[in-house]
Amino acid sequence: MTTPLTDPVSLDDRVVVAVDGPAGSGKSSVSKAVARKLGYAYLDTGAAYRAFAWHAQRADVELEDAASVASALPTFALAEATDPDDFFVRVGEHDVTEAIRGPSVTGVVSLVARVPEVRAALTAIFRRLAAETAQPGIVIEGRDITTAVAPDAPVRVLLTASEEVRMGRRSAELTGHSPEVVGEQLKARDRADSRVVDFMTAADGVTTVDSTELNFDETVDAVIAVIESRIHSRT
Ligand SMILES: Nc1ncnc2c1ncn2[C@@H]1O[C@H](COP(=O)(O)OP(=O)(O)OP(=O)(O)O)[C@@H](O)[C@H]1O
Ligand SMILES: Nc1ccn([C@@H]2O[C@H](COP(=O)(O)O)[C@@H](O)[C@H]2O)c(=O)n1
Repeated sequence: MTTPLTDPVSLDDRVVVAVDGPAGSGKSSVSKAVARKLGYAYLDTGAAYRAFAWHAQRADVELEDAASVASALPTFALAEATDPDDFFVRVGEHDVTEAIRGPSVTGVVSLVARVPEVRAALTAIFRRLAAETAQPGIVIEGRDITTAVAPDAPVRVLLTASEEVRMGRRSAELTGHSPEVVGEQLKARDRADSRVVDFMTAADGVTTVDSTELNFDETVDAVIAVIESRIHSRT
């Protein structure tokens, strides 16, 4: 299913769990595991920004020029799965699920993500994708979910970990790459992204889960505990 660039739709009729955090904090892996455990849908918004960066590169736009980047929006035909057990990202007929994780896209995604027209168009897509899911809830993760995409979500989490731990986890994942280079890339991306969105400090009403001292399963459990306490506090 290709999602057109249309106006936002309401998210009111399902449990929305909004998760933000810096690079390597575990947003994707933890959010996906939480969604699986709860039978919720899962939306990786970073994957959509990466897919748009992939598309913009192929469209041959000038990545430093906001108007040029925005000119690639009308031809951006995104299809992104919200099933945590069957995840894919497509742009038109191209399956870009793997390609968007490579260094070429990672190196330029912050350039396209800073363009306001891009953020507005992708936010509309995220709200529509969320509204189209059939599950009783959805975990949406990214950088501005708690503040811009779903600021009224009943559960809002800032998932964080010390920079040193995040760099270590990312390096362990990317075997064959220099830990120094991986660490510098992670820090540079956070620096660029945090000029556009504040995902380092929790906004009012957002619960911080710091996984610096937690293993993966403990982090998943900590997020589920936040969800349970927020949902119960509403009933
Ligand atoms: N609490 C944890 N303990 C150990 N490893 C973890 C923990 N949380 C996440 N990880 C691991 O850290 C790595 C980075 O996690 P993940 O890719 O989910 O981060 P992310 O926040 O989505 O990053 P990015 O924003 O760069 O896409 C993965 O290998 C993941 O399995
Ligand atoms: N809500 C979001 C999500 C992501 N971005 C930008 O996309 C990049 C890739 O995100 P990952 O989560 O896959 O690392 C990220 O570096 C941001 O530039 C965003 O702006 N808002």
